[in-house]
Amino acid sequence: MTERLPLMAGNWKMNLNHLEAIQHTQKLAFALADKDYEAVEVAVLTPFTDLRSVQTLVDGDKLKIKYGSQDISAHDSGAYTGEVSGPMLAKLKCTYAAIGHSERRQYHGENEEIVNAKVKAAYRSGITPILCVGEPLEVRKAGTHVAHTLAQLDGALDGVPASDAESIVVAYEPVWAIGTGEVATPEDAQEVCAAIRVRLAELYDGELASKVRVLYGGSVKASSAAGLMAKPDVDGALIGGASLDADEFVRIVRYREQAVG
Ligand SMILES: O=C[C@H](O)COP(=O)(O)O
Repeated sequence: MTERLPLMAGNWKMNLNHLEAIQHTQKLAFALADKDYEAVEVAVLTPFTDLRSVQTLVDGDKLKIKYGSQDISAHDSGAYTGEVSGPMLAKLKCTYAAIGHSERRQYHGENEEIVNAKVKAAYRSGITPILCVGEPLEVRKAGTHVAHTLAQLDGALDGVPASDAESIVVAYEPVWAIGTGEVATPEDAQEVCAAIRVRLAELYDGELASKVRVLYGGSVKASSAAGLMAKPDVDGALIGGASLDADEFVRIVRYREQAVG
């Protein structure tokens, strides 16, 4: 079986201005040690306005924290007012871009075509997508959450070659768990994360599927991280609110030290 390095990615959402971002990143850097980065990849997904500050800090102090954006334009340049392109993010040495977060789908009308175009745009610029998928509450209640999530995955990967898809990160984020305090059970997370891996094997092949990291996101805290990470197909977490508390985020990175609750 392929060893997958767990990824703990903090999605700051629309929080922390560039000065606060510097303080927060310095706090993380101070708290995290080499052994943490050997066990877990640590990333922060910041507002666009923070990226240059975070890059300067990471470059200057040779930090091992990875960083990226929360969105990316489907276009590489041109008359697209307000958008930020893959080449611009690549110039800032972003490793990741979150794509298709449910808040983008809900508030900005992002559909499968747009998400698919953004995934392709990220790869054109050498940026790894953190592709967010997951069902709203009514779909969960109807019991069609797996099919719903896999349809999102299919749409996002349409026409994406294996040579790109092998590096993708998929984040399963049930909408009903985001920002609600209602974390999915480890069993619920495992069910969908495993189904995502099976679908990746169908779309590509088993070797590719065994390499891809599938994260869980939705109200993750230090108290729930170890239980989620104990599941075989959960390879990390996409952490919103708890990533704004540096101490809590570090405890999540060190989930192995927490009780499985
Ligand atoms: O991207 C992160 C998710 O939306 C989860 O956010 P949350 O941890 O605040 O529930």
